[in-house]
Amino acid sequence: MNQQSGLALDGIGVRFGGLVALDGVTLRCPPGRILGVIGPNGAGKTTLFNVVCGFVRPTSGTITLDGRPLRPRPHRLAALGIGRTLQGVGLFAGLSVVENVMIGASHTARAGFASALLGLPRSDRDERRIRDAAMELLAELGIAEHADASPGTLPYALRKKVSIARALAAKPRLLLLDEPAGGLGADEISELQQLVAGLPARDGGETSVMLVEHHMDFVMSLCDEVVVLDFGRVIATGSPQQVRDDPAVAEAYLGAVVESGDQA
Ligand SMILES: Nc1ncnc2c1ncn2[C@@H]1O[C@H](COP(=O)(O)OP(=O)(O)OP(=O)(O)O)[C@@H](O)[C@H]1O
Repeated sequence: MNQQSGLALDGIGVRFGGLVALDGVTLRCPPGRILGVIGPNGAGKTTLFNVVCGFVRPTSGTITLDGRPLRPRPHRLAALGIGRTLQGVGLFAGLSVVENVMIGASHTARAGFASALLGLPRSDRDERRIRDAAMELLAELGIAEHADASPGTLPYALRKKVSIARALAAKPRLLLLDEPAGGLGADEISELQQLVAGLPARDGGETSVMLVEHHMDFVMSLCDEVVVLDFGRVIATGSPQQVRDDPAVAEAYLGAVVESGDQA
């Protein structure tokens, strides 16, 4: 594996007015690996996710993907090789499940494909190719039987799978998952665990996965490496076991518990 492969953040800083949300964050997310980003409330996890998605422009630092400078823009992520799922699911209510997944691959079609999906004249060949690929993904995730359903009629856990299928439809080099386990029950989480564990092996084992997640067991069982943020800084990086044993991490979380206890 090339030293520069995958996602690299170097010295990323983000300020919101006088508030330093991220301060010199450096991390690596190599191909074929799952990187977890954890930290107490307000640590900067969502801000970091938003930086990589292009929703937030860093005030300092650099981002590279496979050694090339990355200037993420939310509407160009798929073309840049980045797939993402958001907190919640964010599916289009007016489209069927399979159409939602097809939207994920629309950058590979001729211009205007997305609007074609919405009822305008379209390229039949493009649509067939993208629909077949979307159906394959739905089958792989075990939800093909829901292809024609409206997302709103499906249970939350299934909608989460649809949003992952949509992110995968772009065949991303880098997959960003924002709190995928949020709102799921124990059985659903263990099913999702199996699904996410298989993601880095996709497309020849070249997919990098970055996971921002509150659910500690989910992170610890899945991730090859974990980065811990606290007050916008990286306070620990290492294997799940190393991070679990790090006194600075325990202190950050304990402080957070005491603080929230004080507020209650
Ligand atoms: N758009 C914004 N404007 C001003 N401050 C912001 C903005 N977004 C985040 N912040 C602040 O930046 C800090 C980091 O917030 P962020 O949401 O990234 O943390 P987090 O680790 O994702 O927290 P949580 O676990 O509660 O979701 C917090 O102090 C937050 O209040």
